Amino acid sequence: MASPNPSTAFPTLRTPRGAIPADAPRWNPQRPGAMPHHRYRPAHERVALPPLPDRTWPARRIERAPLWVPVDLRDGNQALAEPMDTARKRRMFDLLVAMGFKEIEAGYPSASRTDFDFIRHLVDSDAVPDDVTISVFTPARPDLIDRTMASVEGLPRTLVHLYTATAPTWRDVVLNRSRHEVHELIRDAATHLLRRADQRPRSDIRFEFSPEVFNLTEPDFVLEVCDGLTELWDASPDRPVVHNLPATVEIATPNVYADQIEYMHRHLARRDSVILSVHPHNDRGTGAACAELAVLAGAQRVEGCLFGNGERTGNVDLVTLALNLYTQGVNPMIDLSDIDAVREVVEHCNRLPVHLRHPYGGDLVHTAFSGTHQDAIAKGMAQHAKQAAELGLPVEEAPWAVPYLPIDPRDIGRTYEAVIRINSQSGKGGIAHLLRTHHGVDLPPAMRPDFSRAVQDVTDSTGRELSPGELWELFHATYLAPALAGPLTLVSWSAEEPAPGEHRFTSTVRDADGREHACLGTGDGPLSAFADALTAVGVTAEVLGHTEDSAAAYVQCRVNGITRWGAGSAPTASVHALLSAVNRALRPGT
Ligand SMILES: CC(=O)SCCNC(=O)CCNC(=O)[C@H](O)C(C)(C)COP(=O)(O)OP(=O)(O)OC[C@H]1O[C@@H](n2cnc3c(N)ncnc32)[C@H](O)[C@@H]1OP(=O)(O)O
Ligand SMILES: CC(C)C(=O)C(=O)O
Repeated sequence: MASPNPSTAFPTLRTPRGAIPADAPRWNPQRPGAMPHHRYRPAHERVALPPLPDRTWPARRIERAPLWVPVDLRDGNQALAEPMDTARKRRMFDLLVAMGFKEIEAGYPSASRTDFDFIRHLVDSDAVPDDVTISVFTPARPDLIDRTMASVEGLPRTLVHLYTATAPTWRDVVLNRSRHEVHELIRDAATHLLRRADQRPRSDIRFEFSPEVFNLTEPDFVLEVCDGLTELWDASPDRPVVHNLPATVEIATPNVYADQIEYMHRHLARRDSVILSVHPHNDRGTGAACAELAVLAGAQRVEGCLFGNGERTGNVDLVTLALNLYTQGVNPMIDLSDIDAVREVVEHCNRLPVHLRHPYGGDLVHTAFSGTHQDAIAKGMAQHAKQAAELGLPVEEAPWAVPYLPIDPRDIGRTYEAVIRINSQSGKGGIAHLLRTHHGVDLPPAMRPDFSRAVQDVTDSTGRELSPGELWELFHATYLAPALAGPLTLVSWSAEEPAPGEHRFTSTVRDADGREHACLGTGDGPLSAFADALTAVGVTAEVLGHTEDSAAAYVQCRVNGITRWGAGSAPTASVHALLSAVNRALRPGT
């Protein structure tokens, strides 16, 4: 078949058609595209990267949770088309407290009356628990600092978060100040803030500073500014300053950010008086990786938002980070045992949906549609239950090692309902799992391929998913209903065992023409006796297999040379299962 002409099929795409690079290996026929990639410069040309040949972060492990600081009420809020009103903010705040966060950036009080009023609301309604510190965000402008300080009047503990852009492009374009002038601006504002704090001797006021777009700022300038503030604010181990080094806009691979953080970790002055904090965004989709590598590199505190709301592609997602730690066996120090309840509040407050495939919290993230995954999960779950029993542990306490499920959905308040879903990509393992878990029907392994074919016929022809209810209907129609649907109908029957191991089956069978036949058979079991009885209506039936569970009986039978499965449910399970197999074999086209 001739290959389609891509430029006609997708006229707006500039399908790559430059010459294959001379040094490309034969297995890689990719061609250069026409998009103007030359307009962009790599990170190492945009910022002086710190020299760190002896970096230590790659060999480290994260063994405890950093201090998590949710910034949903500030950075998250400022990115919403419709910022949260007081009621929504309060709902978010209460959620954050209930989850166990101990430091919460509650707003940007100088930004708007709503923001200011919300901080006042927290103070006036005594909503801040004793062990929670409120952080408020302010630019380095005296008027705005004053407004910020007015908002927290009466709060016993506050972290005032001062920020200014320090990166060259921001200095030149936004602030229109030299490096020296920016430093002066920051020093002046920090001094102003210190004075205002000193006027509140009864409040515990600590300071945080963020050199905005840290990851694009010269490392020596960051050190100059941060060390200056550590000194100015007279930080001590008892009253540490927070230096928060944001990847305001991601610009490089996460290892570059890790190097930048480790460099600061090693070079910041009075390190024991500094809490090294990070604040990754997700422009390159690597916010979580940046945060994790930064913690390996020495960061002690991470700012982010629940489910990754925030400017542009979002702030780093604290849910993902916490559960990533959890699945390494590290206590995340915040509660995500009902992830859907958390998500519901976040979606309500942000008026933004969490994506179906969002790590841990999306609707589809514990679901397998594909056959081999389902097979592995079903086997893994069975093995998990077995192992728990062997260890004498409840299943929810036994070590978790189920293929394709990095976390036990139950640990975060999910059920197993959605783990396996059936469509045309599904296989016998998953189908059997659903019948077992939803309907107590434990299909014998030899029968599974047969039902899987029936399922595939439906899913292929409809292109649709089959719900557990529809799967049951199909099972019923395929294996249970034929016992009652002819061509043969069992009008009456009885089975007896006149001598041990000798069975007799006495029945009246109606054929497709409505004629009734007295059918009598003998055998070494009731089923073989029934099969024998069917010779009276011209049927040669041989039982090849027979199993039962509490829900049904399953019989495989060769009928006039055709092999079929049937199933029957109590109280006449086996007899109906055999009759079902016989009727299926006798039906034209089945
Ligand atoms: C990376 C971040 O997330 S930073 C936080 C961003 N968040 C927000 O902007 C949300 C809230 N902000 C606001 O509502 C408004 O910006 C306000 C109320 C704070 C200030 O509003 P306005 O006074 O109208 O000024 P505007 O927002 O246009 O501010 C820009 C001015 O502040 C200066 N500026 C910007 N950031 C800072 C800073 N961190 N420190 C000092 N000055 C700053 C700019 O250079 C500019 O100065 P210019 O007017 O001399 O050119
Ligand atoms: C911490 C502040 C300045 C911030 O929101 C950012 O840089 O993204």
